Amino acid sequence: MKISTIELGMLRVPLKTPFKTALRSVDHVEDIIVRVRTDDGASGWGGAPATAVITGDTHGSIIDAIRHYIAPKLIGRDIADHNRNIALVQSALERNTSAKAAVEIALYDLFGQLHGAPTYQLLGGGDPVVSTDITISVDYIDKMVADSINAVERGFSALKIKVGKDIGVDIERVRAIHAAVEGRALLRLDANQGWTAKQAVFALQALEDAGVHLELVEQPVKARDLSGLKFVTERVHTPVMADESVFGPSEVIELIRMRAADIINIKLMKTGGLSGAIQIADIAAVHGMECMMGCMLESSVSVAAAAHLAAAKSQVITKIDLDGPSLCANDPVIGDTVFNEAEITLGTRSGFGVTDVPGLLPVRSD
Ligand SMILES: C[C@H](N)C(=O)N[C@@H](CCC(=O)O)C(=O)O
Ligand SMILES: [Mg+2]
Repeated sequence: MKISTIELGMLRVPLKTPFKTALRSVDHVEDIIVRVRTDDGASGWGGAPATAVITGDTHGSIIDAIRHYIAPKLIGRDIADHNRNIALVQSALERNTSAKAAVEIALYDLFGQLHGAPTYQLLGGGDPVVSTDITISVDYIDKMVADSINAVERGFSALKIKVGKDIGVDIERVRAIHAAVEGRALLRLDANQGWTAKQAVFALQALEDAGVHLELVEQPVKARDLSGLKFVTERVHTPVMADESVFGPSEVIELIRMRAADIINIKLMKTGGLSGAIQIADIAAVHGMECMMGCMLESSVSVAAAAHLAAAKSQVITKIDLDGPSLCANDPVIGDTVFNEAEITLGTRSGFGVTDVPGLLPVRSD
C-alpha cells in the first residue's frame, strides 16, 4: 500500500445559522479536503478549515504547505510505515498545524484500512458513541435564549455559550440562558480571548454569586496571556479551560507547570493531527487533568477523526465539543459516522469510514 498521489479540493457547506464568536462570524464551513491515494486503489480522506484568527492558517497556506512541503515527503511511502510517515509530516515544515492535521487524518484513515479496523479500535478501542455539546453563537440576549431552548429541545445536554463581546451584556446573556434552561443542560462558556483577566474574574464571580453553575469557562483571556489565565484560574471556582493558549504538547507541559488552567481543549487543527493530540491526552492523564476534544468550524471529514480519538481516549477526554457537522445545513460527505444532533456514532468500516466527498471545488493551481 504505497502512496501514489495526494489530491486537494475545497468543500463548501452552508451553516444553519451564522456562527459568531468574539473572534469572527462566518456562514459557511470551507475545508481543504485531502485525498491520499495508494497504488492498490485505496483512498485516505482528511480535511482542514482555515481558522486564520486562531491557527494563522489560511486556505492558501494549507494548500501550499501540503503541495510543496508535505506531499513530496510522502509520495512512494508505504502506509504500513505509519510512525515514520507521521514524523515526516511533522518535520516537513514549522507550524502549519491545519495542513499537517489534514494529511495526518488521511494517513490514520489509510492505516485503519490497511489493518481492516475502524481507527478508534487501533487507538485502543472504546465506546463507539460519544455525546457532543452545541455552540450558542454570541448574539442578542433573546436570540441566544431562544437558541439555547431550541438546542435543549433537540436533545443537547451541554451548551457551549459564546461570550467575550461586552462584559456587562455577557453576564446578562448567561444569566438569561441559565434561567431558561436551568437543570436541563450543562453550561460551558467560551470567551474566545475576549476578556481581560480582571474582567473574567469579575464576570465569573458575579455569575457564581448569582447562583449560576457553570461547568467550565474556556479561554477567557488572550492566547499568549498565560499569567492572566493563571490569575483567573486561581480566583474563581469555575474550572478554567485553555483553548487558544495551547496548541501542542510542549505548551501543555508549560501550562501544567504553571498551573495556569484546569482543563485542556485538544483540537486536531491546533496539534497538527492525531499524533500530537494523543501526546497531549497522555500528558494530561499523567497529571490527572481532564481534556475536551474540540473542533474548529469544520466538516464531518475531520470531525469524524476527532470523534474516533475521543472514543479511544475517553478516560482523559471527558468532554466533547464536536458540533461542526450539527451546525451545517447538510452533510455532503459520504461516510459511516452518524452525526445525529448530540449523538455521534462511529461506524464499522475500516479507517474513519469516509468513502467519498462529492462536489469538491477545484483549489487554485500554482
Ligand atoms: C465549533 C466549535 N464548537 C468551536 O466553538 N470551536 C472553536 C472556534 C472555532 C472557529 O472559530 O472556527 C472554539 O473556540 O472552541
Ligand atoms: Mg474555544
